Amino acid sequence: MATRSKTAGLATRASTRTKTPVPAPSTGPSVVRTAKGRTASQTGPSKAKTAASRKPFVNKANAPDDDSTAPNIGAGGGPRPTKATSVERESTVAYLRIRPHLGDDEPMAMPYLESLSDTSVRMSDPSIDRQGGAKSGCRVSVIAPSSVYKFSHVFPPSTTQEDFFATTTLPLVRDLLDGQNGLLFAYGVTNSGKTYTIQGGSEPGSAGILPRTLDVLFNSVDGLHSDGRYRPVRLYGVEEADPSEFAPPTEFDVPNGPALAQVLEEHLATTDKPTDNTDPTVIKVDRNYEYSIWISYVEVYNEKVYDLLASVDENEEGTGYHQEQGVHPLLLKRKALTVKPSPTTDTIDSGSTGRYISGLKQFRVTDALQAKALIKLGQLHRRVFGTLANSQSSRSHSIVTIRVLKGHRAERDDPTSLQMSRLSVVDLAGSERAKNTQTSGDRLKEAGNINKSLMILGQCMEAMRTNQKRLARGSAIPGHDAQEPRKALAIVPFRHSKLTEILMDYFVGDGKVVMIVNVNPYDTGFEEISHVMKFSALAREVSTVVNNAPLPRLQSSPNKPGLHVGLNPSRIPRGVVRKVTISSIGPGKKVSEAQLTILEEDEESDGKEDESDDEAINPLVDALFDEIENLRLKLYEAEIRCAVVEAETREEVMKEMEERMREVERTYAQRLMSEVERNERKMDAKIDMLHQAGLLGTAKKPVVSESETDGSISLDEDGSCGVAEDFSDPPSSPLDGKANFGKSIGSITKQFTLLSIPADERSGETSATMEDSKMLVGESDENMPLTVTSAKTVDMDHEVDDSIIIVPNRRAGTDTGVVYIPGKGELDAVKKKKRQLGSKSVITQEQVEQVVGAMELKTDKSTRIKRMARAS
Ligand SMILES: Nc1ncnc2c1ncn2[C@@H]1O[C@H](COP(=O)(O)OP(=O)(O)OP(=O)(O)O)[C@@H](O)[C@H]1O
Repeated sequence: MATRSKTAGLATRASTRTKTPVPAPSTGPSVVRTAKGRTASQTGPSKAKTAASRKPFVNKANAPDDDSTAPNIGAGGGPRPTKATSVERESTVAYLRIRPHLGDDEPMAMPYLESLSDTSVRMSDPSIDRQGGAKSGCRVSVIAPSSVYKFSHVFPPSTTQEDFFATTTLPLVRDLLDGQNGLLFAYGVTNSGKTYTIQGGSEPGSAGILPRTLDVLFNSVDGLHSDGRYRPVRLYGVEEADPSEFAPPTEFDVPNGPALAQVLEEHLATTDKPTDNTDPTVIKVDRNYEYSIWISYVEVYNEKVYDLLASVDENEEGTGYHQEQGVHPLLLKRKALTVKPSPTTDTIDSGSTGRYISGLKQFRVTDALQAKALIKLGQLHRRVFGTLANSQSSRSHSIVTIRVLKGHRAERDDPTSLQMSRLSVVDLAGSERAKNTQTSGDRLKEAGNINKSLMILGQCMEAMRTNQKRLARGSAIPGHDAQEPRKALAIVPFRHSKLTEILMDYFVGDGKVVMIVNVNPYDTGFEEISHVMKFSALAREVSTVVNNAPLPRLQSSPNKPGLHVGLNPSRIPRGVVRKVTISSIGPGKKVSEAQLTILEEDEESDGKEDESDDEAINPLVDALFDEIENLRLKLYEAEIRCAVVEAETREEVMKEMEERMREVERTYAQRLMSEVERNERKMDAKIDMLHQAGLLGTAKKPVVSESETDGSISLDEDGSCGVAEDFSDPPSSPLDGKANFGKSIGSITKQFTLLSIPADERSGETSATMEDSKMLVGESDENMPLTVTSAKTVDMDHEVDDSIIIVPNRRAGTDTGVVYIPGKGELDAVKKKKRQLGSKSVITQEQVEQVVGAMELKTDKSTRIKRMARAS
């Protein structure tokens, strides 16, 4: 283990209600502890003298360091059991495991998790399309539309249980045998594969990390078992054991009620295939040491801690809870255990602030089969008691703790030389939020409590990360008072949930923390997984102190009250009564059922404190803590209520917005349609007009007659005029004519005959119109470009006007709103003829092309708009 500067140790204020008068490191100077008492020779007149007199064995891993006076503070929430050994800080390791698709029974959506590398994944909101817009009918996540998350390693769906164990857990097992604490927890939403990862499946080779851990442990210490004279107690304590008292129960000792026992036995018989699923890995250990391995198994359910290995107290009669329709279900009782502060007298380094479960049973196991049977028993209890009413999903957090007591062979009689380390494997309940579980009543309360503990776990991580950053910033400034940042440390709310209280020591004391994030990318909500990912990102930023576990101190009194689980039958039971039915399909498809009445009693509140809590309690401080706790709870409830109201309001607003958007869309579509129709009408009118003007349609030989009085040229009856040349194949419709217009444009120009304008009107504001075509032709000379405009407005997009004015260019510059069309030097024959006539103007070919081109453009545009409008 690499040695680092002691000043690297970071502190975090824990909200632990310490009953010691010693101020927490956050509020006072850092606690400097040395490993006094480790050896008799080094021991001075200190509190540790008593321990020193027992002359603890000093092994290499725990040997004191000369430079042991430097501050050394726990990572998460307060002073940790300081040792003078090397200190190493390690960030929480987070592994991502992606669950495979399970086949036809499961919906197959596009997975929104994409592996980028061995250590990173991208999550993309499935409601967003490739262009970044929201898919129709989908609501874009407000959390994180697309994010990249980094992990220590990403395990794809094809990862085998063996490989997964070797990477994630084997190092922790090695550390455990080496005297280091470790915590491994699986986090994820329901159905993401947490239980599969921890426990495993029933197929060969599918054993999870817990049975494999047991296999490897027992493979490694084979032949090195101690005689079990000492047993671990509380968090760090060691006591002399009475082997008869703590003999592990067998599978079939458990509830002896006729129906239940049968069901449980059948269940065990169907699922027990240990030989198919063993891990052969062996870790090399120092064979000078002897080991004893102890197992405990608890469940945190509805914010209460239950021992899953405690013998179940059952009663068939006289309770009054279960007389129903002639059925006599068993009454099973279990009692919640209390979580208490670890006494400072338990360790030689008396700095512990962790908490232990008072009354928890721990069993010594000597081989893997026995250990697995114990775990199985615990799982059955868990099913029967905690989660049977909702057997589809784990609604409780389960914690298996493996403790290893390690002592040198040469020091068998010296319990103070024993080194204790532990590894906790936690299968957390599904992390989905109460809103999504669509539950009510008890289920809602369950969901609320699950969320509460997970939320508080997240809050603890957040606070630890903030504190660590603050301290790191403070210590990075040269000449800065090292204590200064400690005053601003946030309280880490470990005590706000049972789960965090129990796990607290891994964060504030010594421990390596490994987090496994399980995801099922197929059918779980994107936002839920986003939360899980964010949690893991947060966890990765929290570092813990990795060190050898503290040396335990032998307790003089071996059997302490509170260590025995015993229900007092005379007590009037308090707590929850639930009715559950357990059924199991045994071999030969036989269905067995047992009806049970579950009585869950509250933890003991008899006012008696654990003996080890020998510090005086200040009632005012206690009351204040309770008040804070209450207020926090209320705040939490209010926050939850707010979150729910906010979510509902958001949803309503979203719906309203969507409705409005649809309304606006409808209005625009209508407008678009009417615009298109209007344009069509306009086009038609223009085409008609051109048609009538003779630019399109049937050509007719013009009759041009020169007026005797003013020299003007008159039109035919039908309004067509000009020098018409024969069109061999005249278009049959205006549009046809339009289509052919390009081809016959030369002829059209000729066909366009001129209207003479009286001399008096020519120079002024010409307003003469043709009766039919309303075409007015102004005067122009050969080189003078003409301007074509509508009589009312120049813009073709606007109001349709029936008249077109063609004026000489010289007016174009002065008349506002007149479109200038450059003329061409050439005049066609008609134009020349007009000039010969002296009072005629012509429209050049280009001008006609301009007009027609603009009209075609317009038609195209309106067709496109029309199409778009129809599509929308
Ligand atoms: N890696 C995997 N390979 C094959 N099957 C898997 C894998 N992970 C999970 N499964 C299967 O997916 C299903 C759900 O897994 P599991 O029960 O472990 O989910 P969970 O997260 O523990 O759910 P809950 O929180 O409700 O207990 C199970 O049928 C399990 O066998």
